Amino acid sequence: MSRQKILILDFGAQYVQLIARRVREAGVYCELHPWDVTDQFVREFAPQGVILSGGPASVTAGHEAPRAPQSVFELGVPVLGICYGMQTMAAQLGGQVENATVREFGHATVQTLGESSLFGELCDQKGPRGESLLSVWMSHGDKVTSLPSGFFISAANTVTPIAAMTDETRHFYGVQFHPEVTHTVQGKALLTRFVRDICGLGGDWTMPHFITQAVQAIRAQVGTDDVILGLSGGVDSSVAAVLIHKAIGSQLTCVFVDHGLLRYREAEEVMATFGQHLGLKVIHVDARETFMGHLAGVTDPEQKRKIIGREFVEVFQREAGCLPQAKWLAQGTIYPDVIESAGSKNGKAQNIKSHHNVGGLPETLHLKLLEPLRDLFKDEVRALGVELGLPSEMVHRHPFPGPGMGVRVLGEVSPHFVDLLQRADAIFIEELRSSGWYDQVSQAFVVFLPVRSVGVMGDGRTYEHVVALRAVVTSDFMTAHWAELPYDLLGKVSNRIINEVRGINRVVYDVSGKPPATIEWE
Ligand SMILES: Nc1ncnc2c1ncn2[C@@H]1O[C@H](COP(=O)(O)OP(=O)(O)OP(=O)(O)O)[C@@H](O)[C@H]1O
Ligand SMILES: O=c1[nH]c(=O)c2[nH+]cn([C@@H]3O[C@H](COP(=O)(O)O)[C@@H](O)[C@H]3O)c2[nH]1
Ligand SMILES: NC(=O)CC[C@H](N)C(=O)O
Ligand SMILES: [Mg+2]
Repeated sequence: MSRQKILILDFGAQYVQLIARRVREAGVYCELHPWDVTDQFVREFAPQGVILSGGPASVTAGHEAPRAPQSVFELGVPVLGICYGMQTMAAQLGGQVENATVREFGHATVQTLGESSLFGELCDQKGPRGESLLSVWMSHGDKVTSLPSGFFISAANTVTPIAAMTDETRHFYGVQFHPEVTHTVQGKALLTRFVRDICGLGGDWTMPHFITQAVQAIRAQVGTDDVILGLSGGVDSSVAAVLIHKAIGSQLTCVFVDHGLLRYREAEEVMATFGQHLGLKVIHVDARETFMGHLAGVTDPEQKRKIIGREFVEVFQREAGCLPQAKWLAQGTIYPDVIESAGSKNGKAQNIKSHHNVGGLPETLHLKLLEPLRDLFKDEVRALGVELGLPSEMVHRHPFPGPGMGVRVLGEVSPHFVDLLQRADAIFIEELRSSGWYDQVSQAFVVFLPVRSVGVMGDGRTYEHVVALRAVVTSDFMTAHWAELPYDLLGKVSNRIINEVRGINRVVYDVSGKPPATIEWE
């Protein structure tokens, strides 16, 4: 597929994904790659424009400092350097960068100078003498002190006399501030000007356009082979299923595993939505007894995760064996998964939890991987789902982990505990939806605690189980805040659970952030 695209080189900026988000929001496709890609890679990638991100290093460190591949400046396409990206551009093209005595962190105002096409009419306030000012966000200790030849100063303030630089002939631009963060009021407009007006890209990155291209690509890749896909009813695998179905119809077989650890009525809903309404071929595997059997007596969280992961593989292997024409395994891998696994090569992080993943299928299966969503961010996957006609509730669901209630019933998992948990969870979710809070939190669920506490109901003593409500707000699930749900909502949920689910007489709310806690309790 040859698309018009922007190359973003990552120098280790904290919010580098935001640059990509802003470019995509402007309707332009882009990819993030590490700064140390080769010149050959850059030429073959053949972008219509390049963005150099910020980063923690200092250009003043000489040979130690990361540099952009020199080919970036030889492609004849526009280049925008942001913060470190501007500093390395200046240094690589013959300018000078120094360690500043005064550093600048946070809000700042710069005055635009000259007539840079990067800024055009952009301005959010006028100064006392009619100067055009921009409110921006800064985070730097170094600064450009002398321009490379061909550049003029296009923005300044007293702390940073070269806050932006422009070479209109070569279409090279540098900004010391961060246009990708929302604190820079005109930041989004600036990035849009760069990719659309300066790089001349037409905004062809839209979901209908993506669908047309993806459908063609899937057909070309798969040919007449059959494809199997693990369908969970979650956002990613559902959208992948519907997209692939659009491309190859009945060559796709979905396998939905009911391990007995799903949400309340989940199995019926998934089968009804995909089998009946959307007309996909879905094999419903009832593996409840096998999963429960293997989990009996097991209390250790890691052991439970490993057993569930292993049983998933067993089921897929068995089902794939029944479909001899299947040559492909489709997965709902999305862009953040790709970025995270690429980023993890430096240093070995401690394993906190073994995240279940069907990606661990044995090689003996001999299936090739089909991952049509691997270029998309989660919100793009959602937009794609809507465009493909998936029901909006399905597309905007909270994520649900593969091991499901298996890691939400703490300790030993029994069908009885799962049943109590499913009903309590359904009440919490129903109340979040009817109060309008469901879409304001990133994920919410109930956790079943294997302890009992004393209560009094109808003048009688009770000695029953406790559940915890968990609701978090997060953008990437790597860190999270507990959601500040209103007390009356919490009160209502607690009352309903205690009144409607016999066996639970106490409800608590989890007020721990991640870190130090994790989102799931196991
Ligand atoms: N019950 C299940 N039956 C079949 N496949 C499953 C099941 N649960 C998980 N999977 C597979 O594991 C993959 C990873 O699960 P994960 O929860 O990360 O993604 P998802 O369920 O598609 O989306 P979401 O993140 O919205 O929950 C799924 O894409 C799916 O292929
Ligand atoms: O598909 C999955 N398989 C898993 O094994 C798994 N474990 C945790 N999660 C989800 O990941 C996010 C972060 O969870 P934690 O803070 O608990 O690690 C949260 O969204 C969790 O629900 C999983 N998803
Ligand atoms: N945010 C950045 O890109 C910082 C660049 C460089 N490390 C500086 O402090 O100036
Ligand atoms: Mg899921």
